[in-house]
Amino acid sequence: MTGQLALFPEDRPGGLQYAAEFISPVLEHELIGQVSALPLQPFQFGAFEGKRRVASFGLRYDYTLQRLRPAEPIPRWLDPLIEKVEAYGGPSTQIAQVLCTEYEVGVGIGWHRDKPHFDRIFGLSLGSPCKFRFRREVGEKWQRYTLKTAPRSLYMMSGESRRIWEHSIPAVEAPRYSITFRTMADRKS
Ligand SMILES: O=C(O)CCC(=O)C(=O)O
Ligand SMILES: [Fe+2]
Repeated sequence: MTGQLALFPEDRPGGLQYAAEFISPVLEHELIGQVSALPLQPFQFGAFEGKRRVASFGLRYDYTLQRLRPAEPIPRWLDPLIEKVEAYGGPSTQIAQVLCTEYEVGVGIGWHRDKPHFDRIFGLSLGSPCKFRFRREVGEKWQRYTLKTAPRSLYMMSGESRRIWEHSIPAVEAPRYSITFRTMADRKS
């Protein structure tokens, strides 16, 4: 890198992909209906509760036990969508976990990286746009990037965007739903 200007280019984090209009408006409407009909629960991490409401399928991370636990099986209405996400991810993409989330107006998600048990993360946005923010520490500064995720779009986090960068969503201005699809990391033992 040469000179100050090259320090923090507004470059997209490595391994981050985005597909606009991944699904049709008709399917979006149907999925919002399905997700909002789920018995969504406030997100639990240890003794704390997040304001977003979620339902996990396949597996869920237990913040008290600090490990993955089996969850309800993935509902059949998600099958065609999972197939489409797996096709987008390419050969050997196998979705093992699905998280359905509802953000009411004023609700977001704080800075975090997803649990290392998972590998790639795919996120379908429904209902309203959001600013999907990324940051990583470079020396004493934060390098930042914002992905504007439109409703019906899919993002994929892999590589650096997944392992090095943190992500967060500021309080949404209109109700937003998301369906997050995760593959498993390879077992080390
Ligand atoms: O709602 C989203 O698109 C992302 C949610 C998220 O980052 C998470 O549940 O780990
Ligand atoms: Fe996340």
